[in-house]
Amino acid sequence: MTETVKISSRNLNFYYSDFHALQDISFDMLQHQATALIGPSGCGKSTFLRCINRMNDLIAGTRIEGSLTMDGQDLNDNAHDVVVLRRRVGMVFQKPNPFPKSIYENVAYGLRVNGVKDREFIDARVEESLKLAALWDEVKDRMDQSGLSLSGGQQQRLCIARAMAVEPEVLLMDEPASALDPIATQKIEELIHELKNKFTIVIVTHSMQQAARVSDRTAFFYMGKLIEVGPTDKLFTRPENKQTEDYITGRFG
Ligand SMILES: Nc1ncnc2c1ncn2[C@@H]1O[C@H](COP(=O)(O)OP(=O)(O)OP(=O)(O)O)[C@@H](O)[C@H]1O
Repeated sequence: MTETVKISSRNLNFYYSDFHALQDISFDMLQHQATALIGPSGCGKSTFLRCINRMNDLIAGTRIEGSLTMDGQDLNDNAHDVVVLRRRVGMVFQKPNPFPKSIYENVAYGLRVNGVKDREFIDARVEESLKLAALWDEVKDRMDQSGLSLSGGQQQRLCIARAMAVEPEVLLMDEPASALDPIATQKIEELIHELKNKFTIVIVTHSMQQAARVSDRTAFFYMGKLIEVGPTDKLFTRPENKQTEDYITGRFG
C-alpha cells in the first residue's frame, strides 16, 4: 500500500484563552486510512479534530500555533477560504443532527448551498450518497419523509450521506456511534471500512474496541499531549509507552 500523507500536524499548540489544550502535537494522518484518536475524557481529542476543519475559529479567545497542513497547504493560512475547507473536510457529530427537512433535502442541502441547481445531478448525487452511507434501501421509497422520522442509527447514516454529498476528501467523525445501539454501531463501523476507499477518515472514539476495529492507525492523547501514535494493531498489542499501556489495559481513564 502506498502511503500518502493527507493531513500533517507539526508542533501544533492550541489555547482556550490561557488554557493550553493541545501541546506540541506532531503526527501524520494518511490518505485513505482511518486514524483513531483515543484517550481519557478532556485529553484534547475533539479539540484536535476541530482544528482540522477550523471549527474552533468559532470559539472566542482561542489561539493556534504551529502547523497543520492538508496536501501540504497550511490550513490556518488566512488566505485559506474556510467555506472551501469545510467542503473538503466533512464532519459527523456525536449526536445525529439531521435538519428538520425531508430525507432528500437533508442530503441535497450541501449541493444547494453550493449553488447547484441541476435537478438530475442532485437526484443522482443524493442516491449515490445514500448508497455510500448504506441507507438507500431503507429510505428510497420515502424520500419525502422528514429526516427526523428515522431511527437514531438511520439518522446518523443520513448525516454521513449529507456530509458525503459534496464529495469531501476528509471525513471527521466525533464519536459517531456513541449515541447508538450495538446494531446501529456495527453498521457505522462497517461503513467506515467502505468509506476509507474514497475518503480519509479521522475518528474520535471513547471505545478502544471500536478504535481497534475500524482504524489503521491510532493516536493516544493524554492531558493535551500526543503520547504515542502508530499502526493500530501495534499500539494495542505492543505499545512503546508505559502511559499507553496503562490506558489500554484499563489501569486509568
Ligand atoms: N470551548 C471551550 N472553552 C474552554 N475550554 C474548553 C472548551 N472546549 C474544551 N475545553 C477544554 O479543553 C480540554 C480538551 O477538551 P476536548 O473536548 O478536546 O477533550 P476530549 O478528549 O475530546 O474529551 P471528551 O472525550 O470528554 O469529549 C478539556 O480540558 C476541556 O475542558
